[in-house]
Amino acid sequence: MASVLLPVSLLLAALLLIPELFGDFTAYQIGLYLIYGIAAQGIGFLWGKTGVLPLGQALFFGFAAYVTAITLRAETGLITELALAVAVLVAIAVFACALAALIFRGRNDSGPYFSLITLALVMIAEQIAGTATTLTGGFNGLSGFDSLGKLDPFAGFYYVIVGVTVAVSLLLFVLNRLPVNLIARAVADNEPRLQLLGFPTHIIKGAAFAFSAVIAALAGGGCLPSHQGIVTPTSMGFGLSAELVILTAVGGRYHVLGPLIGAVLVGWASAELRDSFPYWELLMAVAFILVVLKAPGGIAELLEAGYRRVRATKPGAPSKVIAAPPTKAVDAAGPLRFDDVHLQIGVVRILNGVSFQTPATGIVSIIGPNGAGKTSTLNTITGNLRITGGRITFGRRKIDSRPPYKALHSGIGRKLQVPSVFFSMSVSENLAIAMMANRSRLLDLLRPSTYRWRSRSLSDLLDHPSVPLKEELVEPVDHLPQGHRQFLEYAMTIAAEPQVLLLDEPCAGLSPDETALMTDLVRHYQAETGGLVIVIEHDMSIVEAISDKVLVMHLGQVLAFDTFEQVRRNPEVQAVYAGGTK
Ligand SMILES: Nc1ncnc2c1ncn2[C@@H]1O[C@H](COP(=O)(O)OP(=O)(O)OP(=O)(O)O)[C@@H](O)[C@H]1O
Repeated sequence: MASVLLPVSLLLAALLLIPELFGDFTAYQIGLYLIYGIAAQGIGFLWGKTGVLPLGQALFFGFAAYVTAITLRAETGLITELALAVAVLVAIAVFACALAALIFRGRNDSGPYFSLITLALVMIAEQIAGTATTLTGGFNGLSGFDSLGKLDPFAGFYYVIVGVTVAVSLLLFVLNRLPVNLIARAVADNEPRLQLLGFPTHIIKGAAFAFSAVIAALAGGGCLPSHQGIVTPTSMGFGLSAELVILTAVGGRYHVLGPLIGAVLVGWASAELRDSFPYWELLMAVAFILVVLKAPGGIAELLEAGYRRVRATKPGAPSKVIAAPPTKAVDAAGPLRFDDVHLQIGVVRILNGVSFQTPATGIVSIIGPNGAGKTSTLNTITGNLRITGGRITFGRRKIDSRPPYKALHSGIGRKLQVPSVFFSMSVSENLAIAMMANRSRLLDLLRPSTYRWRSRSLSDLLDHPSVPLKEELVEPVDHLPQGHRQFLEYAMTIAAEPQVLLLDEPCAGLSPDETALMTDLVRHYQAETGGLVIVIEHDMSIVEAISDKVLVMHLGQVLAFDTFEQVRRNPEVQAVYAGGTK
C-alpha cells in the first residue's frame, strides 16, 4: 500500500504548497495545466497499457464542459447538477465502450482505424460546437455563469482541481496493483495470445477507452468551465486532442504521474516562451520529436530510471499461492469433426475439402510437408481463420464461425508454433494471466488475491524436477531461452485445463532431453484429463511414440487418417511424404 500512498501524498503536498509558495496566480495557471493533465492521464491509461491511441479525446472533455456550462447558466441547483453529471458520465462511458468494441470486433491491431475514427469524430464535434450557436454560443463560446459552488477560480477552485487530480491519480495507482492492470497490459503485449486465453479483447479495449473518456469528461466537465468561466469550440477540437496526446507522450504514458508532469512542464514552458521567443512552437515540436525518438517512455520513465540507479530494487519473492477456483463449465464436448472444409484467402486456396472426425479422447498427430495446411487447420478450429465452406463441429456445437476468444469457452486450448507469451512481463505474471483464463469473473480482476491463484495441475507441472520455470518466476520472459519459453507457453495453455489441447510443433527448438520431457508432459496431460490432444509434429519418432491416430495432410487435403502403422504403409503417403525425421 505504501507504493500507492507515498506518491499520492507527495503529489498532494506539492500541489497544496503551490499557492503558499508561488501565489494565487501561479496556482491558477497550474490549475489549468492540471485540468489538461488529468485528461492526459486518461490517455496514458489507454495508450500506455492497451496500446490504443485516441486522437479525439477532447470530444468527451469538451462535451462535458459544454453540458456543465449550460447547467451552470441555468442555475438548476446542486442536486440537478450532480444528477446530470452522473448521467453524462454514464452516457459517455456507454458510448465510448460501444464505439471501441464495435471498431475492434474481429481485429487484432491496436487500431489505426480507431485513431482515425476518433479524429474524425472530434473534428465533426468541433464543427458542430462552432455552428450550433443557440446551444453553444458558437465560436464566441458559452460564458456568463458562476463556477461550481461559486468558488473563486483564483483561489478556492484550485483546491477542487487538486482534489480531482489526487483522486484520479489515486484511482490509477490502485488500478495498477490489480489484476485488471495485467490484463490491460497483455492487450498491448500479445493480443492474439490473450484471445486464445479466452479474453474478449475488443471489450477490454472498449472498457479501457470508456474509462479514459470518463476521466477526460471529469476534467472537462468538472473543472474547465468553473476555472475558465468560458467554454469555446477549441475545448472540443482536434487541436486540444493532439495537445493532450503530446502532453501524455512527453510526460510518459506508462506512469500514472507522467501525463501530469508533461502537462505542467509543457504548459509552463509555453507560458514562459510564448511572449519572449517567436519560434517557441517550433521548439516545443522539436522537444516532442526528441522525446518520442529518444525516450519513448517520456520524462517519467527517465526519472524512474534515474531513481532506480540510485536505489536499485530487487524483484520481490513470489507471494504465497492460494487455490484457484475451478474452471468454468465449457459449452461443448465430444469429437472434433471437419465436413468438407474449404479455406481460401484471396486467390490462395489453403484447405480444399478437408473432412475427418477425431476420437473424443486420445492423441492425434497432424503431419505433412511444409505448406500442407496443418497450422491453417488449427487456425480454423480456434477461429483465427474463417472457413469459406463446409462445417466444423465440436460435439454437437458448430464452432467454425466463433471468434478466437470463444475457443477456450468451448474447452479448446492452443499453443502456437512460435512461442506466444507476454514478452514484457515476468514468468509469474504470464502464469497469473493464464490462471485467470476461463476461471475469473469480473470482480476477480479487481482483487489482488487473484494474482496468487494456482491450480493443482499447474503446481504439479512447476514442481516437476525437470521443468525449468519454478526458478525463473521473477525473470522477465524476454530473458528466457527459447526452450523455456516453449515450456512456459505450454504451462499457460494447460492452466485453463482445456478438454482439447492443440499443440503446434511443441518440441521445436528443444534439446533431445527437453523434447523427451515435453512429450512426457503431453502424454501425462492427456491421460490425466482423458481429453483430446492434437499435435502438429515433424519428428516421426515423436509421432510414432505419442499418437493414437495420425492425420496426414497434403496440398490442403487429407491424405490419410489412421494409426501410425497404417499411415506408414499407405502408398499415397509414401509417395508424397517420405517420413523422414527431424
Ligand atoms: N493468412 C494467410 N494468408 C495467405 N496464405 C496463407 C495464410 N496462412 C497460410 N497461408 C498459406 O497456406 C498454406 C498452408 O500454410 P500452413 O501454415 O497451414 O502450412 P503448414 O502445413 O502448417 O506448414 P509448415 O509445416 O511449414 O508450418 C501455405 O502456402 C501458406 O503460405
